[in-house]
Amino acid sequence: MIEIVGLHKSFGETKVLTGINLAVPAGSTCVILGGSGSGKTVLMKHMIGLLKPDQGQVIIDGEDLVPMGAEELERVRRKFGMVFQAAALFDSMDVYENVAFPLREHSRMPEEEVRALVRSKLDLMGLPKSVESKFPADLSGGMRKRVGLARAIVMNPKIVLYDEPTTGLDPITTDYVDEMILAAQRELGITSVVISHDIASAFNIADQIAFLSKGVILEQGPPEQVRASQHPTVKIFLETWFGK
Ligand SMILES: Nc1ncnc2c1ncn2[C@@H]1O[C@H](COP(=O)(O)OP(=O)(O)OP(=O)(O)O)[C@@H](O)[C@H]1O
Repeated sequence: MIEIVGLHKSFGETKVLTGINLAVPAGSTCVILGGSGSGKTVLMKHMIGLLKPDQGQVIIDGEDLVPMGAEELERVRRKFGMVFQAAALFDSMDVYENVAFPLREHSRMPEEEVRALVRSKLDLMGLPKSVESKFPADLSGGMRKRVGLARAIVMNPKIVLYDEPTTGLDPITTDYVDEMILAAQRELGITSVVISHDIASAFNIADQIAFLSKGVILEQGPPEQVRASQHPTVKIFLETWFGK
């Protein structure tokens, strides 16, 4: 579903990505794990065509985004749902309107259909009907994330990009959000890319982990392979969670 080939990106003199190769099969979850400033966000921005590389290809569902103009990119971006670090809900809209928002933006759907879709996605996220009329300010951090996730999947996207979905959550709530990410993958066949520095969460949800450091993928594969990495930088990073 996603294939990144020989990707290079610099800003001025600063080389941020140097030769990234990554393939994410349809229906799988890939976690891009790495420390602050390693280039995770820059890599993710290339996946939706917000940044153009200096060199390399970004193939989404069979199409290279790199040569595309604005209109074509817009068409490809409809395949994506996004979940941001801060849930990025609209504070002035209740939960129902927040989740319905992409449907209203992109289609003139009868209200009964909007209602059915909103409810089915909130159901999938384990959010009861009573939540629909609440405003973001009245929800816990974990609930806001789940509403953000319901909104990201309401258009039935093929791919969801998660930008640090569990940052700032306690371990129990993190587990719950992880479960929701897996539920979206399982029930809707979504391909997920998660950028994270949360090691526990990465090992919970990933089919594949790509460990990024200073713009290079140092280790890439199933969690058990990354766990067994002998690369010193990967080992030090993982020891912060698994212990020495
Ligand atoms: N538009 C830009 N112009 C110049 N430099 C940039 C730009 N965007 C990112 N960078 C630089 O690229 C490097 C990687 O940034 P990036 O945001 O991808 O890191 P990250 O791995 O997502 O970090 P974090 O976990 O802290 O969010 C940083 O040194 C950053 O300053």
